[in-house]
Amino acid sequence: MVVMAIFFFGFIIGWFAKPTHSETEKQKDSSKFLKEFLEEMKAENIKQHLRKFTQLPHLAGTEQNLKYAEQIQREWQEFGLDSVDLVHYDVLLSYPNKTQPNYISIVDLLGNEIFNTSLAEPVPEGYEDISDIVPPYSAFSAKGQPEAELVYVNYGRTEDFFQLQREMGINVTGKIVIVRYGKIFRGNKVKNAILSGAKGIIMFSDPADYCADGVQTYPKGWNLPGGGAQRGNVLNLNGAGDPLTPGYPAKEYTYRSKLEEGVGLPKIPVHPIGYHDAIYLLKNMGGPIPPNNWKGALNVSYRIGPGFIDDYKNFTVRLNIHTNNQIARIYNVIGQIRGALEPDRYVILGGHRDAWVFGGIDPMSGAAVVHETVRSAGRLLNNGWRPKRTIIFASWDAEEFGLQGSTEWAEDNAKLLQERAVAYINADSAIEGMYTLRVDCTPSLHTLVYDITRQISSPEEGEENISLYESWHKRDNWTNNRDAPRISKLGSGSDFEAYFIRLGIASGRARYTKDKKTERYSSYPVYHSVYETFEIVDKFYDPSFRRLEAVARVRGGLIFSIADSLVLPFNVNEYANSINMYALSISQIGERHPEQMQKYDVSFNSLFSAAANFTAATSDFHERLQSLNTADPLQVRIVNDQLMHIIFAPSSHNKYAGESFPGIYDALFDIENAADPEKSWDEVKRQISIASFTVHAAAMTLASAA
Ligand SMILES: O=C(O)CC[C@H](NC(=O)C(O)(CC(=O)O)CC(=O)O)C(=O)O
Ligand SMILES: [Zn+2]
Ligand SMILES: [Zn+2]
Repeated sequence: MVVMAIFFFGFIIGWFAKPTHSETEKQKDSSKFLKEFLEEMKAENIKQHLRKFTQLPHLAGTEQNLKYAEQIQREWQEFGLDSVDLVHYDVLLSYPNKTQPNYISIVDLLGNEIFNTSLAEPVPEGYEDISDIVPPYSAFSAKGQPEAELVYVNYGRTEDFFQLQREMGINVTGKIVIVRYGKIFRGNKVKNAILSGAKGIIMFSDPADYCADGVQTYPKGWNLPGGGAQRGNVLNLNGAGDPLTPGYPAKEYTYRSKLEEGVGLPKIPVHPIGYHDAIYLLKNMGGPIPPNNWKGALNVSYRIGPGFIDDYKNFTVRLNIHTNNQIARIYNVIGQIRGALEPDRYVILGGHRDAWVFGGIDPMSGAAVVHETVRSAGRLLNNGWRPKRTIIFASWDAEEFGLQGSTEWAEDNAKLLQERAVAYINADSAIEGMYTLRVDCTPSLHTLVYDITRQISSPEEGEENISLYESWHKRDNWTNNRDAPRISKLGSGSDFEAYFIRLGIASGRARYTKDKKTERYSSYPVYHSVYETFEIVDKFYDPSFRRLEAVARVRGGLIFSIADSLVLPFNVNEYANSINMYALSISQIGERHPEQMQKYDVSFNSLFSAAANFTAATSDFHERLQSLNTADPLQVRIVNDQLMHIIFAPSSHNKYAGESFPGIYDALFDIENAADPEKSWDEVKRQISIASFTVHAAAMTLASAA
């Protein structure tokens, strides 16, 4: 026993007395390894990964998507990860009825079908013999065959319905509305239609939003062909994940509500069509001529209705929707590299695998980037590197059906993630345009994003000797805020939602994008259509695959830096700047109503003083950071734990957009038309106090621990 004890204590003393490899030495190693990590990622490999995983349709819940999950698991194991597991959940999905296809009809007085919309998109060349291409449909649409007159409501945004009802005096109760895709998440359009009393909604892709000027339609160019249509779910989940098990993981034993009581399911039938079909529905409509900004690029008058005119005046429109909601098994692939120093601190890189059809852009351009990142990390592990913190790689399932795989895993691991996850980087589509980089992230990551992009060379022709940072700065300068490349707020609409909004984990996303001067929420022309193929990336979006290589280096560089840094590379002063900016801008919305604020005694002072308190706390924290004894692991741990936690939410009018102080914003929204002004302004006061407390609480976490 004595020998053992001596040995044991000898070991312990030995361990602490061991000449600590000086911090600067370690730092040098880390940046050497970072360089190796980034350089190991190759455009040619990303091209091969993309080709490999986009040959077959792989919709969530299908056999092929499980096959790809197993293949990714095998290859990540071969790359050298410490562990790779398949984690399954049984969630509510939604598929068209194969024997009763969905379509829309123009019917005459006797119900005869005068015109029917198409049942499928023309298949792109080279894919003629592929079976099981799911036809365009709105996932989770209600079943039904409502028949009514059409009313056109532009993009179906809140402001469009306001304009229709308040300025044009048109009521859509009992009508079928037809809106164009674009600007906002389609689920919000459907919610607005339901709230306005419509009994069906049709969404179409207008060339004004889905065909860039001077570009040909696929396969000659990257524009959406007239027979193409945009698939997509039309849920309003508010973060619930699986509609039947909100807040809890959808395991075999989990209690499920009845199918029809699921969270966020639309109560009316919904269907998407392309512009070749839309012309037939729009060209015979009567009613007022719309304002100019409601007009798309089709050769029709975009009259608002209700109903048709001339020889069509006795005709109506009928939706024929037979889509079934059903429970199906989905599979996440979860890979890990165990941290050498703090294995209980997680950095997550997560992107989905499920696609509407081939997923050439969404999501496989992102999945191919993840694949190359894992391969490069595996190479480094082989060369003796190991990150200080644990890195988790996730291939999510059923993102297209409402962020289900990522949300269920977040619910399943909520306790662990709340305490251990330090950052989440999203890895959905890695490209949506050929212009420059797009980064949306929490303010504390701004500085790190700029540092990383300075170490990556620009992927653009003729820019070989300038950095991605400089190329990005030149093309998208954040003029009104600072002289640096623009970084936007995170919204939602992809798999970071549960991690950022529900668990409050510092999050970010990066991809190559189009020129910001154009609309940012109408995504890219062939989005969610069968034309999202390997070829559209190879021929048009990134022929050299250097853009995807650059995005891989941005996403990989963020993961590496956060996982391998001694002190977490988060800049809390950036956070303070943003909080002050957001407080000012939300107060300016309130100040538009000075007399009401006077009358109901509304003030933003508590929010401003909370923001000032937070600013003091962050600069004080930053001071202490400068004199931190980095050789003392406990001091480092205390500081890192303080850096881990933050506060945001998706806009209530557009899931894709991020809103700062959403509670106050929603309380102030349209307050000039409030039915009960006193009650509405009271809610504004309540929301201001909630926001003020939240900011004070954030300041307290940064106060010195002792
Ligand atoms: O259900 C949701 O919240 C969004 C699911 C699904 N999301 C997407 O298609 C996207 O994430 C939307 C987006 O974030 O741009 C595509 C992408 O990231 O490349 C959708 O919008 O239909
Ligand atoms: Zn996606
Ligand atoms: Zn998508």
